[in-house]
Parts: sequence; structure tokens; C-alpha cells
Amino acid sequence: MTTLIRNVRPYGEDPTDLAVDDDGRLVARLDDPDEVVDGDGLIALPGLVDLHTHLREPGGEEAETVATGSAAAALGGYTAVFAMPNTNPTQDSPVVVEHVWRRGREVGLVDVHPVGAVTVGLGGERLAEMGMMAASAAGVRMFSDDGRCVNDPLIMRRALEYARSLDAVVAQHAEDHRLTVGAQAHEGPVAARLGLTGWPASAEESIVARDAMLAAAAGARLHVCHLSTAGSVAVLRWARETLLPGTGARVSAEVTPHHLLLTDTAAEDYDPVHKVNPPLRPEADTLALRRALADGVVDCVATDHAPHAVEAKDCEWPQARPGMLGLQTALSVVASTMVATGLLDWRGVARVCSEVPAAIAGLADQGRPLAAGEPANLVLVDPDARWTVRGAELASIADNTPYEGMELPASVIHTMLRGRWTARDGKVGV
Ligand SMILES: NC(=O)N[C@@H](CC(=O)O)C(=O)O
Ligand SMILES: [Zn+2]
Ligand SMILES: [Zn+2]
Repeated sequence: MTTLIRNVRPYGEDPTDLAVDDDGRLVARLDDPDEVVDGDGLIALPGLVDLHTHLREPGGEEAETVATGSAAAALGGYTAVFAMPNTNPTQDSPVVVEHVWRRGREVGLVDVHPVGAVTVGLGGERLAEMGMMAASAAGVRMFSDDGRCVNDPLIMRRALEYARSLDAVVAQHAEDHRLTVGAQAHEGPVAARLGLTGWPASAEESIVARDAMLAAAAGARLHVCHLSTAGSVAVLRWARETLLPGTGARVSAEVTPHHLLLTDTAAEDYDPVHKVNPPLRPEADTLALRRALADGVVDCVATDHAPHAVEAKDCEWPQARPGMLGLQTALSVVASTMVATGLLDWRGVARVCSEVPAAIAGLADQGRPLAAGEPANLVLVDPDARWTVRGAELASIADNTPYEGMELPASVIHTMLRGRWTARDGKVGV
């Protein structure tokens, strides 16, 4: 199947045609395309790459499966996602990561890369079989105990050392659990007024600082998950400027769309759809995160797409599970917080949503330029569309979107994975 997509604007720049050959690569020209598609002046970007997705399979299929999460990813413009290991059983062994990887291939809507657990059962006590997961068919190159922080500094040190020898990265959920016992919302005036136990910024910042030091000492690669405070940005800036040079270590960080847009006042309605880990922070933090993403201090956007079944959210705030859907709204939230504000142009969006995450994860065939010879992984976006979010209409089984009823800018129209349409006119597949 060869495809000619007429009149698209790569990175929002001058209109051109994109030609895709039957090996799923972009080519300079096609003589007799099987299919000609009118690109309608849509913006073309390299397919988005999400370093932080919860697909919930195995064990949480009441909220999401590899199939439904892959559909949400394709509709959100993603061509690769990293599936977090807090499944049941945990993704801490070759057999479980291979299962998730195979399911991803069978579904075929997005490249599913399982993230391996750092410790057995996310228990924080014994290192998991990192080398075996790396050597498995899934080829794991990112390890994390996401949901739980690797609190023990000796375990974290060993994990970073192993990761270095595997050319892998350790993605840390930065939360000192001793400081967040019973925590429900950002520690500050809003939580105090609402009577919710506070989650202090220092619980994150102290771990970011400690881990940067451990990474520097090990000459290893650390990735900070869902960075959420201005203080963490300052620590990261300091580490880059002062601590890391000459060590061979690299520290990268992601920010979620919800931490760019929403603030801790969202909890005022006591609706647990706004409960998330780390919690929504005050406006000063969201503004600092936007600036840090624009400046490159925070490297990339990752969704932390975290579907939860109705009973896990339709309850009192303290009993509710933390987490929110993100795959189908991420690009629109980035458009609203970063493009509409003038902080990033669409080239910048390609960088933080595709190129940089692909590089952090070491994916050779994602986040590539829209140029002849490159794999045809791309998303076509209507920047002028506006749409109203309805959780029930999203592809996920769960419907816990914090943007319910909100009108957002920019729509993903088509997504292509290696020359095959995975989303077409906002619908899954061809
Ligand atoms: N972000 C969340 O609030 N929840 C995540 C776990 C996590 O990312 O820490 C989940 O698995 O539900
Ligand atoms: Zn986490
Ligand atoms: Zn997560």
C-alpha cells in the first residue's frame, strides 16, 4: 500500500505533500500511489511518543486493556507508548513484559514498550531481573517502580549501576513516602481549608536531588517521572549546571499535561477525578513548569494516562485512587498551555512530545524527521479545531478525565504507524 498525502504543513510550516511507500517509509516521490489523501492543510508532526502510560493489563482490565489503551493512544496521535509496570502480576519478569509486548503487537495500533519494574513486585526491597527483561523479546530499556518510589538509596544506587551496564534508564516516581503518609492533595492553604492531608513539595524535590547525586556517582541515566514543582525545576537546573558535567550521567524529566494546566484549587469540588499523584500544585508551579518545558530544563511531556474503574473514583476523596486519563487530551492541553501562550511553536511541540521522548527511551524509529527515508510515523493535527471533552466518548474503558465538559483547542485527525493508518478522521484504524 502506497499513500500520497497532499497539502499538509510539516511542523506547521509551508504546505507540501508526503509520500509513503509500501515499506512504510517516507519517500521523495511516488509515481502511482494506491491512495491519495487530501491533507487539508493540517499540521504534520512525527508520531507522538509517551514515556508514561498505564495500560492496566494484566490485572486491571476493568479500567483499561492493551487494546483499548492502544486505541486511545492512536486517537491521541501516539505511535509509541511505554506501559508502566504497576500491573498485576507486576511487569518485573521476562514473561510478563513479553506478554504485554506481544499484546501490543497483536493489537497493532501503537508500539507498546513495556517498562520493567526496578524491584520485585514494586516492593522496593529486591532488584528485579533487569538484565533478563532487557534480554527478553520486549527488549526493555526503561525501568521504573512507578506508583512507588525506590526509596532505599542503596537499592536505587544498584539499580542505576545495573541500568548503566544495560544502557537503560531508570525512571523514578520521586516521592519520599515518609513525607506523604496519608497525603491527599498538595500541602498548602487549599488542602488545609478542605481538610485534606498535605503532600509537601519537598517529598518530591528531596528525591530528585538525591537521585541526581546517585546518578552522577554512577554515571547513569535517570529520568524523573511527572515532575510537578518549581523547586524540582530548580534542582534539575542546578544538577545540569553543577553536578552532572563530566560524570557521564544524564538526568531527564517529564511533565504531565495536567500539571501544565490544572491547579490544586480543582480539589475544591471534592471530586476525586482531580486526585492524582503527584497532586495538582498551585498556579506558580504550573507556570514554572511551562517555562521549564519551553526552555528545555524539563525535557518532554508524558501523559501518566492512569485509567481507573468507576468504583475507584466514584467514592469519597480519601478512598479514591489517584490518576487521570491523558492519552486523547494530551496534545490539546499542550496546544492550550504551550502553543496558544506563545511558549512553543509546533516544531517545539514535535520536540517535547515526540523527538526528545524517543531519544530518552532510545527508540531509533520514532521521533524522526518528516523526511524521505524515515519511517512514516506521523500525526496530522487540525490546530484550529475546538472540541469538548466527554469521558464517555473516549476510547478508554474508564472515563476519569479531569477535562470533562471542557472545550480544548486542536484535534488529532489522522495517525499513521509505519505507513498504516491507525486513526483516520478521528476514528480508530482505516
Ligand atoms: N499517577 C497516579 O496518580 N497514579 C498512577 C501511578 C503513578 O503514576 O504514580 C496509577 O497507576 O494510577
Ligand atoms: Zn508515578
Ligand atoms: Zn504513572
